[in-house]
Amino acid sequence: MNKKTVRDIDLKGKRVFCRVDFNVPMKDGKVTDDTRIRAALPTINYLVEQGAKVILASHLGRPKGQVVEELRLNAVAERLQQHLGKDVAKADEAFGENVQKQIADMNEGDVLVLENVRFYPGEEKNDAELAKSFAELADVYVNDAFGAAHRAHASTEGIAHHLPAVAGILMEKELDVLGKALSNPERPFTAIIGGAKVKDKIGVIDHLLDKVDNLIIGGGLAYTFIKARGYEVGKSLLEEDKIDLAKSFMEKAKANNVNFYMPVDVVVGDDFSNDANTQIVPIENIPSDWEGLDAGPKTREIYADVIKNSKLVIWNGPMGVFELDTFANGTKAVAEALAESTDTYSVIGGGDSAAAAEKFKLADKMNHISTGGGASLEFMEGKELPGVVALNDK
Ligand SMILES: Nc1ncnc2c1ncn2[C@@H]1O[C@H](COP(=O)(O)OP(=O)(O)OP(=O)(O)O)[C@@H](O)[C@H]1O
Ligand SMILES: O=C(O)[C@H](O)COP(=O)(O)O
Repeated sequence: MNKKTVRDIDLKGKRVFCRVDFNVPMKDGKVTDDTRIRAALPTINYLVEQGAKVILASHLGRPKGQVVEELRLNAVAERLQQHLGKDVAKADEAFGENVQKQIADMNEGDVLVLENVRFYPGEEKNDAELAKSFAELADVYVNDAFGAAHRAHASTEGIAHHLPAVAGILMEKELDVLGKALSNPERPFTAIIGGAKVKDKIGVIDHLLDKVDNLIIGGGLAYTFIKARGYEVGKSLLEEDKIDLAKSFMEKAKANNVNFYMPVDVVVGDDFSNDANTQIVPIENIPSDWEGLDAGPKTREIYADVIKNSKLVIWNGPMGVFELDTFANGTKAVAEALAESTDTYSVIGGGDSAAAAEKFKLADKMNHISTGGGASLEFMEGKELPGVVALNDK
């Protein structure tokens, strides 16, 4: 990585504004998945060990520039305190006089969590005044929020122009793993792209077709490809306006010598529920009033084989409606093949695929699970992430 990191800068006694991505799932005021909090611990512990005064900033949810009580960061700060095993203070605002006072009282190694930065309308507008107000709290800026690095916001981008700005340890790791995969991959290199819609994956499919040896398509978006092959898809998800694009992707795969895999059979249901009646059908015979909701057994076998013969696999998006057990087998087969294949370096591109790996209790068998959903997708599209660009070069 060509950006400076926390290891390249003196932190002793410094006030460090550290942007983290604590945008975690919550229910009834409790954190239901603390993966992102745990992922930030190496940086936070490092800052503490170096004797910094650690000021943590994050967004939570999308409060749209207003105070939303349920989106305060108190529960997050409590969970962080449990993991750190030391006191974590919490501010009720994210800048200003009161916060300044709290920071003035901090000792080296103390940790303070600021309030949700998206309570202020200037955050998402990357307002220069707000960025300055954040910068006034600190001597150094650390960005460890890979998950929010695709956003050019005041706390992810604007602030970096006012302070020495370096990457955190999680940020560095994410960029190293994903960057190496795209620039210097071990081969055979396979991308598995699933999820709901072609529309969300156009950029990533297009970019990866220039990089990979194998492209596997699954999930809801596969039906637009099946239609593009000339088959009917019944009530399955279909994006009529993306059929030509799907055709062009298949042509690009051929032109680039990329082995292109799409389902050969699917599991169809008569209802979007666990109690649905199901049938396994070849893609040539999807019945008109049924909906394709998972990959079929032949498809699973083919996909597992490709995975096991790959040295590197990037996976983004489930192969079916994995939230419903009845339609989870395709996604499970992919996760299992990745887990079993110790010779394959597995990179999970965040979001639903990460949730699926957790659901099947295979997350610890994956080599790298990105903490970024949108951010990892944009990175894999070949886009520059504003939160990274703004950091100081080495
Ligand atoms: N055949 C299908 N029919 C309908 N929905 C499907 C099908 N296959 C997968 N899905 C749904 O697609 C959703 C995931 O799609 P999405 O595009 O959001 O994936 P993702 O890229 O992993 O998400 P994220 O944006 O969180 O990274 C899941 O909720 C899943 O149930
Ligand atoms: O959950 C995420 O992907 C990041 O925290 C970014 O959140 P956002 O999509 O609300 O900007």
